[in-house]
Amino acid sequence: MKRFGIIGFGRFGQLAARHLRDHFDVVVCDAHDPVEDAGRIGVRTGSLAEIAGCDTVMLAVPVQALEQMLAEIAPHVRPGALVVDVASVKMLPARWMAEALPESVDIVATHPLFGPQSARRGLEGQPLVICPVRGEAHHRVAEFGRTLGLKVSITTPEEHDREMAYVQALTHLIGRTLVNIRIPDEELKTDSYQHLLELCALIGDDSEELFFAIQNLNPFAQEITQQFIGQANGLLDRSLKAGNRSAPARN
Ligand SMILES: O=C(O)C(=O)C[C@]1(C(=O)O)C=C[C@@H](O)C=C1
Repeated sequence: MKRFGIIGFGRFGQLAARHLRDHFDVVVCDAHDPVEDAGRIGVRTGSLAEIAGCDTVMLAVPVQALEQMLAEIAPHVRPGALVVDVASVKMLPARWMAEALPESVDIVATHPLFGPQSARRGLEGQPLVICPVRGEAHHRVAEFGRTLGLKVSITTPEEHDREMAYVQALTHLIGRTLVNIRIPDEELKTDSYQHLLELCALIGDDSEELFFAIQNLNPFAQEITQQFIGQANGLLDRSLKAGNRSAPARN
């Protein structure tokens, strides 16, 4: 069985291990001792050097830690190995991997557009974005993704980040704001309010670190989120003015 190393055993690393353990000999490591979680999921733990030497290496650390992690594993990655990342932004990780890893290593940047919440009932139909970076292994990754039931799309890191500025930066800004306000589940509610509650449930457990990565490390995010805030303020201003105009005359 081929060895599949997962570096970073947080929310996504654990989800990936659950779905990969039947297909590979999965070995994991994390900055926090992963022994208990690994035992529960049924995979082995190993040293960073051992995992970096696997046939396939998945980088599932926070994006903010990725560049440093690549510097640490680069000397241990074997020629012919495949390295994939699963970060929520793609331009920076694709560049960092191409710069840090030896030419003999295949590189595929991926973004599974799901997490433990959205995939709680399984992987069937969940979207997987694949950005080929070096070598031909992306064909293999796409094929394997399809066998897991994933809906695979192949694109460039730049196109991915452009689309994710709306799909994630905007969505997580709205969702996290609502989570922080703690909007209540009311007895009387509309379908649209129910959608907002579902958004809170979907992203409520995501870390602030993920939020910062989605906002700050996607070069297209700021323009879209500023546009949203500008529109929201503009709408409120106009509504206040319109409200004053239509108020009944005093006498
Ligand atoms: O399902 C979840 O737990 C998620 O939060 C998944 C989610 C998202 O919905 O934006 C979060 C981060 C990943 O980049 C992709 C998907």
